[in-house]
Parts: sequence; structure tokens; C-alpha cells
Amino acid sequence: MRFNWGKKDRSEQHPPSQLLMSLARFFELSPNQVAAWFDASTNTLTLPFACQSQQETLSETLKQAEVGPLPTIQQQVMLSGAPQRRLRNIKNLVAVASGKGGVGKSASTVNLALALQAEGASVGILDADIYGPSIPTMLGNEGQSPQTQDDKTMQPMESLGLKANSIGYLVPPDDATVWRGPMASRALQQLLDETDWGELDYLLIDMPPGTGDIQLTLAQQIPVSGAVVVTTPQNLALADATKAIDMFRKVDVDVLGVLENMSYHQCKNCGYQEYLFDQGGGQQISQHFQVPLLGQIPLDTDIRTCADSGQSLLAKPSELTAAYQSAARQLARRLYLSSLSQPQAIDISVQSD
Ligand SMILES: Nc1ncnc2c1ncn2[C@@H]1O[C@H](COP(=O)(O)OP(=O)(O)OP(=O)(O)O)[C@@H](O)[C@H]1O
Repeated sequence: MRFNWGKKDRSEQHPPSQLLMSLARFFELSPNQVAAWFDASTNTLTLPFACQSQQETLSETLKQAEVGPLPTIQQQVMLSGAPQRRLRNIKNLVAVASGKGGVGKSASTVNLALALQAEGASVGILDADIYGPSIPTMLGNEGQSPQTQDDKTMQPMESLGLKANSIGYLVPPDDATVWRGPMASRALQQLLDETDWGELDYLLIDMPPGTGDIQLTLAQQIPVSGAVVVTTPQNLALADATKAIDMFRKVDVDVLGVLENMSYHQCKNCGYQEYLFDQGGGQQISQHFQVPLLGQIPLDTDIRTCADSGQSLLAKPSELTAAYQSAARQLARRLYLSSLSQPQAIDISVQSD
């Protein structure tokens, strides 16, 4: 089974309209947007973005809709970006950014990466937060260094099922903090290009906080397919998140969504929800810029303890796990939609070899 990224011979496929309608309704897309997922000759449905946890429900929905013989459902994440872009073995590069520091951008990057993985994708993290690399701590492999097999490329570090590279694995923390803009950008470029990432469905890039020159240069240099902006709900943070969205728009990077972090704290004893950093900011910004609100993540001890001790928050089911997985699925779907509107994505079709 392989994807064909060119124009499709429609005579090869005539998916039953009932199937297409149900599929489109399920993913809140149009029948045209899902038509190419179905291969009538093998009765196979290939989902082009990470959403594995939905397959059972989808199957049940199709059954109830009496679409005929149930198709085999599989997942193959689609490649996005310009047709000639470098790093084509990485299907999607996504920047995770914040207008200001300390909003939980790195913790969100790791948990979104783990959530995409839980949705059946192969995922890596590039820690571009050169002045405060926290990914090694969050993946529990601080103090280790990547190996090389050919003296040219680095093998990425592997932890919790994720591939990763970070300046934090390569130089002592104090060395990187004195780097100036161009040197930092060069180091990151090297980190991206000279890591042997292998095949990845998604590479999440933990950007340095802020919206200065280095962030702007990075957003332009790295062939990102889109960006996620992490914010806390209060006004002060929103002003910075606004700057981050403006920055990405200026360099034509699609903002795939806003993730509101530390939205509230829920008392473990009585269930009372307290909105420590105000309420509704994420919603406000998502409405203002017409970008999806991917989720509202509470302030929760489990998030901090997992992030600070290199354990996976997603290892066991919980409300938090569900919130991150829902955010990850929305992100993956948005990325797919965004790549459909790019020039190379004329059509996709599925053909059996
Ligand atoms: N929702 C949350 N609940 C509890 N703790 C959190 C949450 N989000 C992040 N944290 C914790 O807050 C601290 C700061 O988070 P993190 O390092 O992800 O922020 P950041 O925005 O990446 O910071 P910087 O801009 O300095 O890189 C970490 O100890 C992290 O574990």
C-alpha cells in the first residue's frame, strides 16, 4: 500500500457515498477532503494523520451507518510542506512556541509528543530552547550524549519511545547561555540537519521563549509545517502569545492552534476548580485569531512530577492523558488540513502495489 501524491485517477475509486458522508462527519471534514482515504479495490481506509485511538469508535460509527462491508482501517501520516523541502524523512515539523518564558512550553512539547505517539505516530523532539534546554531533564536522560556512527551525523537520544536532540546533551548549560543570535541559530540548524532522525511522522521543535530575532530566524530557517502557541490564561501572557502568533504569520507559518496551560487547579479532595491565572484567555485569543483552542490543561502536580523526573505522564490513562491526546489529534488534523491547502498537496490517493 502506498500513497500517491499526484493527481488521482478517479476512475480507479468509487467510494460509496454513505461511507464518505459518515467518515467526513466523524472527522468534521468535507466528503472531498476524505475521498482519497478510501481504496475501493482493497476496501481499505488509510487515515492520513495521528488518530489511532479513534479507530474503534470510527469502525463502530461506520457499522451503525450501514456503509456496507466494513473497510480495514490503517494509519499513514501524510507529508506536509513545500515539495522540495529538505528533511523529507520527517513528515511534519511543528514549532511549539510561547511569547514568554515559564508558561510550560517544554512540558507541553513533551506531553504533546507522547500524546501523538499514543495516537500511533513516530515522534521526535528538537530542543531549540538553547538558553534553557529542559528536554534532557524531562526525558530523564540528562548528562548523556548522542553517539555517532559515521563521524558526520549524531544518533538521536531515545527515551520514552521518543527520539530527541538538544544542545543540553552537547554542551554544559553555562556555555550555551553566552551564545549570541547567529551562533545559536547555527547551532540549532546543525542540530536539526546533522541528527540522523530516521523516519518520523512528527518532529516537535521546542522553541526558545519570546518573539525576538532568534525566534524569527528559526521560524524562517526551519521548514516548519505549522506552529502551536502555548499560553497561560491571564492578560499579561496573552499579550505575548499575540506577539508569537503575529510573528509566525509574518513569516507565513500556519498557527495550528493555541494550547492553554495552567488553566485552573482542581482540588484533589473536593474537586473545586480554582482559576489561579484568570479564566477564558485561551478562548479569547483563539476566537480573535480564528485558530483552534487545542486544549485547556490544568495546573497539576502529576504534570510537574513527571516532567521533572523524566517519566511519561501518558503512561496510564487519566483525564490529563485524555486532554493531551485530544489536543494532539486536533493538532494532527489541523496540520493535515493545512497541508491540503499547500500547492504540492493537489490530491492524495491510495494505491495497492
Ligand atoms: N500544567 C502544569 N501543571 C504543573 N506544572 C507544570 C505545568 N506545566 C508546566 N509545569 C511545570 O512548570 C515548570 C516550567 O515549565 P516548562 O519548563 O515547561 O516551561 P517553559 O515555558 O518551557 O519555560 P522556559 O520558557 O523557561 O523554557 C516545570 O517544572 C514544569 O514541570
